[in-house]
Amino acid sequence: MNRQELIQQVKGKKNYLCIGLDTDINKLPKHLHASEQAVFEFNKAIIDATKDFCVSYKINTAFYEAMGIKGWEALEQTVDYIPATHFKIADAKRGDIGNTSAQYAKTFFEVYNFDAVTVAPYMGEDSVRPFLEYENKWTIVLGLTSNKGSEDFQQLVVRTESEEFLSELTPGHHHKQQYLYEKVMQQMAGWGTPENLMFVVGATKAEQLQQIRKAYPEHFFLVPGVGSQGGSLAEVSRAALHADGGLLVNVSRAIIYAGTGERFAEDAKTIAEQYHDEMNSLFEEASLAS
Ligand SMILES: O=c1ccn([C@@H]2O[C@H](COP(=O)(O)O)[C@@H](O)[C@H]2O)c(=O)[nH]1
Repeated sequence: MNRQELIQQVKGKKNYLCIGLDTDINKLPKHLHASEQAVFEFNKAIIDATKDFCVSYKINTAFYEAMGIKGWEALEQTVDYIPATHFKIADAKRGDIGNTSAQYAKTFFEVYNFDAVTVAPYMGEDSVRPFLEYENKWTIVLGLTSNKGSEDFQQLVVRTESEEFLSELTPGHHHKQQYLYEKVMQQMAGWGTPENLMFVVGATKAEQLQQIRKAYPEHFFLVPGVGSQGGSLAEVSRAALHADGGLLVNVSRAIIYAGTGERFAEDAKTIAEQYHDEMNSLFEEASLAS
């Protein structure tokens, strides 16, 4: 899916919800336990119930890889089942030396038909390039993540310079320090474009998100951390939503595990619809403001 098609989906539905299929075999409702294809059946029911209330699904590969071959089968069945209208993200957080990254890119873009894959940029340019080479596919690079550990490396000060010098380097930044995540995003923005590159910015970092949006007005951001991690949809949206959307806000556990019984899919639908309604209002607000 290209940028224009993604924007059309978001604007058409006034919705930027990405539902995370972090499907844990140990958390499935009891009545599915006997099924050979329990994970796919769970995902299928969630997708059927929620597809009108979101524009994207994110499959976190960890939950599938942990099941071995059966997990990969469930992943393939799920990605094939997601409607073509929805943006499909493999949250795999890959990145390695060039020839290995090329195999990761082939896995998620050719073997499995994902639109996007998350990439950890720590190994630098040659580790990211193979993903960026695919037309109409997206590389979603970790920028400032939602977890506490983002303080360990991402928020280290890498440079202290004069205000003028830094605002030239990173337009929109007017503070004297540059953090590692800013440096990474600045460099990454030069390797890709808003047509093929997104950044992950955690919903728990709404304050920094405002600065990041100023620096990158065109890029889409994938924003996880609303729901179970306590991030606020309203704060995130007011910090970074614009008339073309520019955001995909991910919610995983708070939607897919909204219910635990036989009506789990209906319960998920209820919560997804609540996010959809809130996004509709926030979208109106952002459109009026721009
Ligand atoms: O900074 C990050 C990057 C990725 N994630 C992933 O997003 C979902 C969040 O799940 P919730 O259940 O909605 O908390 C999950 O797959 C994480 O691995 C993130 O949380 N933060």
